[in-house]
Amino acid sequence: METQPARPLAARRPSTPLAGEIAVPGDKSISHRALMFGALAVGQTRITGLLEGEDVLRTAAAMRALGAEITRDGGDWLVSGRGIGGLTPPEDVLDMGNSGTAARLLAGILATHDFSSVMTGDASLRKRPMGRVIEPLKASGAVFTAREGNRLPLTIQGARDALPITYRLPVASAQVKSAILLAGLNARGITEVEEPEPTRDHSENMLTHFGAQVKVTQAGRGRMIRLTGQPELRAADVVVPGDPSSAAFPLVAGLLVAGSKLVINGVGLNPLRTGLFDTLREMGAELEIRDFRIQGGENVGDIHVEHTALVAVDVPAGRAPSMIDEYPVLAVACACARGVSRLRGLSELRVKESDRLAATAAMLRAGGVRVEIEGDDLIIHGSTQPAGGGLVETHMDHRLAMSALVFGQATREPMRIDDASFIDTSFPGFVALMRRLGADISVP
Ligand SMILES: O=C(O)C1=C[C@@H](OP(=O)(O)O)[C@@H](O)[C@H](O)C1
Ligand SMILES: C=C(OP(=O)(O)O)C(=O)O
Repeated sequence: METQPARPLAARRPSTPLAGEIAVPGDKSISHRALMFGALAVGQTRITGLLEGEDVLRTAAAMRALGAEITRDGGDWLVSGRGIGGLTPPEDVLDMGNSGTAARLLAGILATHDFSSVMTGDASLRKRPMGRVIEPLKASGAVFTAREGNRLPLTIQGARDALPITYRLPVASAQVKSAILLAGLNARGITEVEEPEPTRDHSENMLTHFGAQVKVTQAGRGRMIRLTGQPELRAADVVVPGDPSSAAFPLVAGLLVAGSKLVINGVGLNPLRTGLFDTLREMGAELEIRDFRIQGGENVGDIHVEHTALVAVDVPAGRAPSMIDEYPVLAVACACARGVSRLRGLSELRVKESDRLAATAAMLRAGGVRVEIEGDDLIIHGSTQPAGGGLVETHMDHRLAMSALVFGQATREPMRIDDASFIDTSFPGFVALMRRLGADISVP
């Protein structure tokens, strides 16, 4: 992807309100996991609603390279698994593209497969820290050789008789938790992960769905997860809900453009993913969830949203794990809200596809908004209509690109972005879908 030419875009305030009823693509976290667990199960897993974004396609390619059979069947995906410990050595380097989730979860799987493999990624992923998974995974007996600073490329020699890991996460990270659980699948005995704050529990839910024994108990503010190793994972069909992290973009656009009224159908509402919706409600957002239902083991609902004059908010640090990927677009909402907002405890944003704390501040400043970073907090001085008129550097980061295009729907002057190509990592069809709602996005 990084060799392709950049795709600049411009976004400007539309002359009419946004309106319509849409669905967003499948959940990225659940899609990665469905492919990985399917590849480790015995039998054929059918996945309905898989996100066909670049990140997930990287996971599909990697699991294929490791011996799973993965095909597309109409709109569904079929995965014929190899059973736990049954993956086979890849013939080439595994390239995880732009995806932290794919790289870190796969490191867990490879740690307890007795062969050697090499993993790399694009220029963004090669900057991201892998020590957070390497350190705990070493305890399984796997040997890792990383580039300086624990960065990709990474060579992994998987353990022969892997040991179960016991680990307390130093940072709230569902990727690290999941990597350890995935390693634990092929280790004899009980793998234990303690998380100081609850993070998205799609791995725990899906492991149970595939027949593994997972026990989750409360541990202070967080959770203790215990997995019994070497179960037989049985193929199980997965229905992927719409991604709440993707729904966030049309949702915020609908709140910001005067007179707008939107419905986003079939959005996943796992309680560990809904921090943004709570926060927007605190800002006064007209946001309603209708037809709440359980679908494929996950909470799902239809989000109805109407334009609202938003007010500033103070978001506690403890809420960050439940909305970690939504901060750039929340920052856009805060820039267009009356008053000064404070978003607390955002250190993890520094190690995403870009340094999202710095890049989000720069995006808002490019639109004439006063912003400060104090420690790990982002302070945004909002106004009902920021000036706009700037160029946003997106740093190979899909969420910055989409956030800036949403921002441009509300600013006085258009906002431009340097490159829209990374949007396809998580939200293929984003620009077309936003235009269908009435958003003004064009090639400058
Ligand atoms: O487990 C997952 O699927 C994810 C966990 C989060 O990362 P961290 O675990 O690094 O917080 C999130 O930012 C990412 O988009 C997806
Ligand atoms: C942080 C993200 O993804 P990943 O870590 O999988 O690259 C994201 O999608 O915002």
